[in-house]
Amino acid sequence: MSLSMGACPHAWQQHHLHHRGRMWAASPAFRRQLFLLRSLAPTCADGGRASSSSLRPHLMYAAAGPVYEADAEAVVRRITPPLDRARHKGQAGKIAIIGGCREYTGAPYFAAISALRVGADLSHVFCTKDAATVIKSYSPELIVHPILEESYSVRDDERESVSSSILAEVIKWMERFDCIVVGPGLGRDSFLMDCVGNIMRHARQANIPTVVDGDGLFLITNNIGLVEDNSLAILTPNVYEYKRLVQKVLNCEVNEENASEQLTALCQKIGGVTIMRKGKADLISDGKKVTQVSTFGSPRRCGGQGDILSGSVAVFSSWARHFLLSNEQPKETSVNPMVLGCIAGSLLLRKAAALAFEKNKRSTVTTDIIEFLGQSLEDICPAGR
Ligand SMILES: NC(=O)C1=CN([C@@H]2O[C@H](COP(=O)(O)OP(=O)(O)OC[C@H]3O[C@@H](n4cnc5c(N)ncnc54)[C@H](O)[C@@H]3O)[C@@H](O)[C@H]2O)[C@@H](O)CC1
Ligand SMILES: Nc1ncnc2c1ncn2[C@@H]1O[C@H](COP(=O)(O)OP(=O)(O)OP(=O)(O)O)[C@@H](O)[C@H]1O
Ligand SMILES: [Mg+2]
Repeated sequence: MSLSMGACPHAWQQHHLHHRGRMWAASPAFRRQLFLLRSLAPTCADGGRASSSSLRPHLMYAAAGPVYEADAEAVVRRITPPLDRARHKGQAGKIAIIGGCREYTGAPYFAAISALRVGADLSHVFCTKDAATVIKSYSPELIVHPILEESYSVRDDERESVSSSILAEVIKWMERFDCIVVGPGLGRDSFLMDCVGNIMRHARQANIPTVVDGDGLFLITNNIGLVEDNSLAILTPNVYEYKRLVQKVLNCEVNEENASEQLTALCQKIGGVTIMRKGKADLISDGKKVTQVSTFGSPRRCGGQGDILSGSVAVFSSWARHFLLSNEQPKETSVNPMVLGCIAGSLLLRKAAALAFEKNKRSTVTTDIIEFLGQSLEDICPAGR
């Protein structure tokens, strides 16, 4: 795919985009996209309340490429499992966060508790020993494993054995998880990074979907092989994390004028991964198409909202995977559950942030937003349906 970033004169660019837009609208890929979004329209799940016009994809030519505004509410309704009395603990999702160190205890907590508040049954945190007691004291709901170590607590001659025992401890649990989130509050200690790299390799071998956020993105930006060609990996970079990824992988600067093309190119260059570029609108791509969620959330940019998002995306992508496995889709639609998970997580966070801001205005903090995750989901997808 050509990157052609900023190289073309303005008039040519306009013509080129218009022409390419028409070609795209007439293409089989576009028709597949329409079919896909229609096939995701709610049926019995919402009692048919959503109007058919609200389910039409809105094709836009923003950022020099076709970007679809996702019908995120329809996606949430479709993939959220009903609260079935026959289900047992664990069936609505088991999530693990790999993160939490001396400096950061909030981030892994926000991600883990958000996973529970969205509807997962069990939420684990694998963190350093220093962080564990603190995280446990925030909430008895979380299962906290104090197993990670930073360089300062490991002698050079112990490194290999400590690293193996950390991996062995995580492996005991790994197969149980529907998704892991690597990075919230992980820190950037070199020994810790090596151990977490091993955990990611194991998760990949075991086919466990992996959301990579925060310091996990720092790790993979310097070791892109950890996610290369992994279709079960979701990267959720913020503005700085995205900049570092683009510089490292595409060897150029972020170009807002070609945002969707650049995002597509980044996905393709890494191969197979889904990327959600966070910002005013969240841009989501798996290298095939670019979808956005731009529902207004809140003007408050307090730290921790990305952590809520990573925990929520972990749950929704697990639900989407399950939904697609149990409802066979026509082959041509090839819906990517990782993309659906990003769309749903983005919408839910934004709705919860809007409600929290309405109540708390300038004093809105991350815990206020977490309080509204339940209501936001309930507004879209009532528990009693
Ligand atoms: N309460 C907590 O424990 C929280 C911990 N967090 C964790 O904190 C760690 C670091 O995440 P950050 O998002 O802060 O990551 P960074 O360390 O990349 O960024 C820190 C801050 O530095 C500034 N910055 C970074 N690069 C810049 C650039 N090129 N130009 C201008 N300013 C720049 C930005 O204000 C940015 O928010 C992660 O592990 C993350 O999960 C955050 O999730 C926030 C909440
Ligand atoms: N300018 C903006 N306007 C509206 N929403 C935004 C804006 N910037 C970010 N968001 C939303 O806030 C959420 C978190 O994104 P953000 O960029 O704050 O992540 P982050 O820096 O990783 O957060 P954290 O502090 O948890 O690490 C995303 O859903 C994103 O869409
Ligand atoms: Mg972050």
